[in-house]
Amino acid sequence: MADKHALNIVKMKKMKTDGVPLSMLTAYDYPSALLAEEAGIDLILVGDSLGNVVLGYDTTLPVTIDDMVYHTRSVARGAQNTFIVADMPFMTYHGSIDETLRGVRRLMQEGRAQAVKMEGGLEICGAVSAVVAAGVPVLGHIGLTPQSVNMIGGYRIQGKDAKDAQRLMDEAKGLEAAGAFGIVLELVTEEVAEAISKAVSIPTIGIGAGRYCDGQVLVFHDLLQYASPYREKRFVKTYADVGSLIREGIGSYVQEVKNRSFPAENHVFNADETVLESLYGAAGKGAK
Ligand SMILES: Nc1nc(=O)c2c([nH]1)NC[C@@H]1CN(c3ccc(C(=O)N[C@@H](CCC(=O)O)C(=O)O)cc3)CN21
Ligand SMILES: CC(C)C(=O)C(=O)O
Ligand SMILES: [Mg+2]
Repeated sequence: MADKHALNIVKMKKMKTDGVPLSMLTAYDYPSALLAEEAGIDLILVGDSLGNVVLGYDTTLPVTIDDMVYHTRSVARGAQNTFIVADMPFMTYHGSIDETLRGVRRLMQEGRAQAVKMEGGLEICGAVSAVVAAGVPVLGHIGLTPQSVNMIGGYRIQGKDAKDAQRLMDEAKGLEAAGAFGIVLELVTEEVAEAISKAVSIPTIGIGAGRYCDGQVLVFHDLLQYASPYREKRFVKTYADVGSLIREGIGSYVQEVKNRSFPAENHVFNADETVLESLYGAAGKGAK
């Protein structure tokens, strides 16, 4: 298949140079991946946000490497021609390099991802280098890093004061030096995200990070109003109201079952006369 994984990390860097934005969307299963690919998305992220939008947890912390492998594998079956990045989940890349590489191997080999994403700055640059050295592209992720919510003390905008902005800039440069192929900037002021995007040669992909990133990423359930807890947030734009469509569709089904208008004549399968005779006798159903 000549078209397989048409996008790669070399082309992504060229897209940045050429000023062509990268479109990224999360997906968690076969149908979401299939629809994202059919719609022409550049990259799919199997985000640990699946903890929030698919599994119903309050944070991304309970998501395990097994969860990520299972969902990444489903996504890979739905989007066979799209570049797939899988999130390394909470606490799977902070111990030994061996443990980190074991998780990465599972996401690549069992999950069939083409790259992994890791949250953090200078403290994870060693892990990033080791994964890159193993031949696996790494997407960095700085700014709001939801796996550290208990350290940050909430989901707040990052880079608001000069010191914090400089820290983000240093982290971005550190990740570039460690070999990351791109960096997600989450919930960062537009001005700081713009400065970082200009300062590094690898693409930045923003979520709530303004207009000047090299690409944008959003959560599937957020932009489609698909029962997402975050759909009303400032950084999200609603492109379709799938939740209402599903709710109304199911509501109509319930109603029609209750008032016996479903199934109708055109939905049923009928038996031959001989079957009726054997069930009810020669006189047929009427004689019952
Ligand atoms: N469905 C979903 N979408 C996401 O974007 C997402 C997840 N889940 N789970 C993991 C993280 C958590 N995220 C969040 C969660 C809350 C805010 C939030 O409340 N933001 C405030 C801004 C706060 C401030 O001004 O400092 C907002 O009103 O947008 C933002 C991002 C982003 N990620
Ligand atoms: C919000 C994006 C960047 C993410 O990490 C996720 O969906 O898990
Ligand atoms: Mg994530």
